[in-house]
Amino acid sequence: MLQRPLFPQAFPEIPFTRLFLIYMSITSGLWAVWKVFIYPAWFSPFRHLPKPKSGFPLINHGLVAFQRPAGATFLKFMNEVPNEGIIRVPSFFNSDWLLLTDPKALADVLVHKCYDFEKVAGVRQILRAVLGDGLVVVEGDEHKFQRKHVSPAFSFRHIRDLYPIFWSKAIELIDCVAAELQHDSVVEVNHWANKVTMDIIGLAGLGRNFNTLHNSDDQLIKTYEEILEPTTEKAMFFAAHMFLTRWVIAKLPWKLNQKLKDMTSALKSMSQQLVREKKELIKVQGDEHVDIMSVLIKSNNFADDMIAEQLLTFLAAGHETTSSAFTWGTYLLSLHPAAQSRLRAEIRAAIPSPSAPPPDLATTLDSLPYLHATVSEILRLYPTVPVTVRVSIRPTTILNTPIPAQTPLYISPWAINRSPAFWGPTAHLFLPDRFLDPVTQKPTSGGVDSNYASMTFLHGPRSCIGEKFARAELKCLIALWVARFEFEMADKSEVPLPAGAVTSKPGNGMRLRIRPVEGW
Ligand code: HEM
Repeated sequence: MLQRPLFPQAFPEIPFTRLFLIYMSITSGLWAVWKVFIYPAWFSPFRHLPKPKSGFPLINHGLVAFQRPAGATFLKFMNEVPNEGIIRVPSFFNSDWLLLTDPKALADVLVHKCYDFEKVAGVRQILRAVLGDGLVVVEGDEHKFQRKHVSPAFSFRHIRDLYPIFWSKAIELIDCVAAELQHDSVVEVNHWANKVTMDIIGLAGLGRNFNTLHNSDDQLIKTYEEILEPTTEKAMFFAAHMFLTRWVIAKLPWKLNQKLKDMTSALKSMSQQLVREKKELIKVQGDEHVDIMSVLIKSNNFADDMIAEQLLTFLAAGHETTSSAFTWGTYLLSLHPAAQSRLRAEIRAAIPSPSAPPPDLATTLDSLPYLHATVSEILRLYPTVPVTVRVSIRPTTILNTPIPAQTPLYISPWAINRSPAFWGPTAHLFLPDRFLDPVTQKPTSGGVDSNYASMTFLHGPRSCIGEKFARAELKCLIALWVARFEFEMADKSEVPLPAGAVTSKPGNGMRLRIRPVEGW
């Protein structure tokens, strides 16, 4: 019936279906011409902003976020495109993305108007499917509530109590590596870094010794690792969340749907069990538990389910980030033997025996200027989250530029941390001394004019809540590693390349030739 001509006089030969298709093709064609050519050139509110030279036609700079090292192209744009805080980065089909380059622009997005921007919905969907509604995932008022009540557990008052845990796990690490050195002087460090940071987040975050350094058979860790184990199918599954809603994906006949559902619900019930057990222990043994979970339980601000979701969040956010930072730290120090020797001397002088650290370990380690400077310089040069993305959720402004809703933005800690505009001509060099006052040798924030020149942990209400935890953990790991070992790259011609989907880790691991230094 539909094949009958609709307007026999006007279009005697054209049936309705064809007419409809012609109409759809013309309107979508016109819409595409408007969207891809006319709007960006003559109507976009960003048309006056500076932009890099055009990329490939239609693709433009759309692939920039997938290039490795992530953030390197943004640094190139910052260096080459004169700008006043915002660079327009045309993406697929000439859609507008913005790159923030200036402290005031960053402050607008991260601090003053933080809740006008959110993480990309697709990324949140993936994270929610695995971690639940923890701090990394939630937005708006729910985020304000969680952040307010989780923050006290990460205050320095509590982190101080965790130093002995970090220290004891770092000792276990060097003992394990020393045992491996009996057979081979070359060690792949990232493998060990993953294990020790997993053990640390287990003990200091969740109050549970996963014992991964000694080949754990902890079911929670096994399930967690199984979910995150990279396979092509999983990469496709997670990528699908960028284009389709979770609801649609859940309806697809994809076996991984059920498998992941089983694994994530097993993970959740294990962490709920962990919370129940911990609650019982606190009842029986009293108040001396110092791990983050115990502090959250004792605060009485969260239901058990919510604490369980935060635990998975801490596990995901606090494990690979610190592991990669430590691995890059060993790389930078392997290229700078003089820095190793200076650090070793500082640590050995302050802590004569690793197995008998001073009672106030936090104060001792935090008073070591060169350790502070080295850790800060490692975190500056290798921010383990090199790029992050935000989307405006309502019309707003950045540096008085009107920003319509749904405008995507790049924030690149890698580019900002290495920008000569902030750090001068030595921005790309490993120079811990930049974090020390040249006269007093007291720790500084790097001799830069703005806090926003260091973006490793971002700033504002959505900054890394675990920054103090991570810095303290790194201090313990770096201190023990350097004081105990002398090391260099196993293959001196190798330049390890940052890889990884969200965090930046060495793509082929980090093989170091290591020699124990006696007398400590
Ligand atoms: C060197 C180590 C670390 C680095 C470089 C790092 C970096 C970051 C960055 C850049 C963000 C913001 C991501 C975004 O919004 O796009 C973030 C958020 C977060 N980090 Fe870290 N992180 C580290 C270690 C840790 C640790 C050890 C923990 C917990 C024990 C942790 C817990 C979190 C949480 C819960 C958030 C979400 C905060 C919120 O949205 O309110 N991180 N981290």
